[in-house]
Amino acid sequence: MNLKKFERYPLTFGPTHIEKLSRLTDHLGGKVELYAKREDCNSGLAYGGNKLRKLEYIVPDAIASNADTLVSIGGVQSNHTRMIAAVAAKIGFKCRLVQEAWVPHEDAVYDRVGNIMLSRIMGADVQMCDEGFDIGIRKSWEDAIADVKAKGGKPYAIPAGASVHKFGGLGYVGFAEEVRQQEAELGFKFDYIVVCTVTGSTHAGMLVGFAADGRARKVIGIDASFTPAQTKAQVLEIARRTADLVELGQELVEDDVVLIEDYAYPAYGVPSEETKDAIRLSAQLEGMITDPVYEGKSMQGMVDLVKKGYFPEGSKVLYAHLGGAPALNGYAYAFRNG
Ligand SMILES: Cc1ncc(COP(=O)(O)O)c(CNC2(C(=O)O)CC2)c1O
Repeated sequence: MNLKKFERYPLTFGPTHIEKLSRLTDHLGGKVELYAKREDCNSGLAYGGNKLRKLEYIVPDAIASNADTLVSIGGVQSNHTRMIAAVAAKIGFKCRLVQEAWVPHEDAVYDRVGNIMLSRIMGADVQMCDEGFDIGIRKSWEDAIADVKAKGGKPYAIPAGASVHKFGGLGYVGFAEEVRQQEAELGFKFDYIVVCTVTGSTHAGMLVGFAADGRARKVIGIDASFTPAQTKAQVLEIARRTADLVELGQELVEDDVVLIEDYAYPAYGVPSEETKDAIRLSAQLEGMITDPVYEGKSMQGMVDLVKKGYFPEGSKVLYAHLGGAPALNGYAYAFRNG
């Protein structure tokens, strides 16, 4: 597998910390050891998160393309578009963001706080759009690209989550290589990696990276899209393309994509009571903040899977914390009583 042939533009502090979640492990009976890899603390760029690891392999192409404007898309409280705004600021590009109405929300300030407030503060041209949730290519995004061009700009197009971008999976191949280096220092290997899956290139990159040592199916994706069939197909498509890019030398099949669909309810971006309980549990036992759209659901999934005995006794499980906390500001109503 060869990742080194691809140029990487540093946007993160370096290897992200792996910590033992001792109190959560004990709370759940102590038979499965839980750890977290803190991708949420990976950079000084606008509170960090998983997209920056992906963008490290996309920015060189953007710069080489002689573009001057990053154009991307997400929901109103998208972490991805917030990180696009931060990267544009850092590399001296303009930024055009399409923010679609992906989430039915309760908070009157939902479209003025958290991620979208940060994107506006960072100078992005934020365009609100009434279209609903879909992880695929959107006309609103294509129209924004054309509009930037029509106004004399040179757009560089980055799809939702930077996932179906040609280099979208490379960052998380690097994540797997980084984990292997850390495992050598820790003196053990993780039996499972738990990750939140929506647009799919985080999971896909990990799948390719861990396929190199036979652990593709140990990457346990917790769906948060609520469109699992579309998400699973997109993970496989990204994984196959990424495997070709890095010369993995293995044929990936649908069964290599382990995607658990039980925790995305009641809808994308809407936390269930169980999700809110998982957010409180992680916060109160570990001081680790997860969000109602993504990591709260993967935390809910990991906790429930431990309780159900999904992980054999003695397993070491690595929870990938991919970020997302700024969106909590749009969910104050959900936590009005703590
Ligand atoms: C904090 C957090 N955790 C997990 C994910 C899922 O990652 P993938 O999209 O690569 O599957 C996101 C994505 N967020 C999207 C966004 O617009 O923010 C791409 C959907 C995320 O932000």
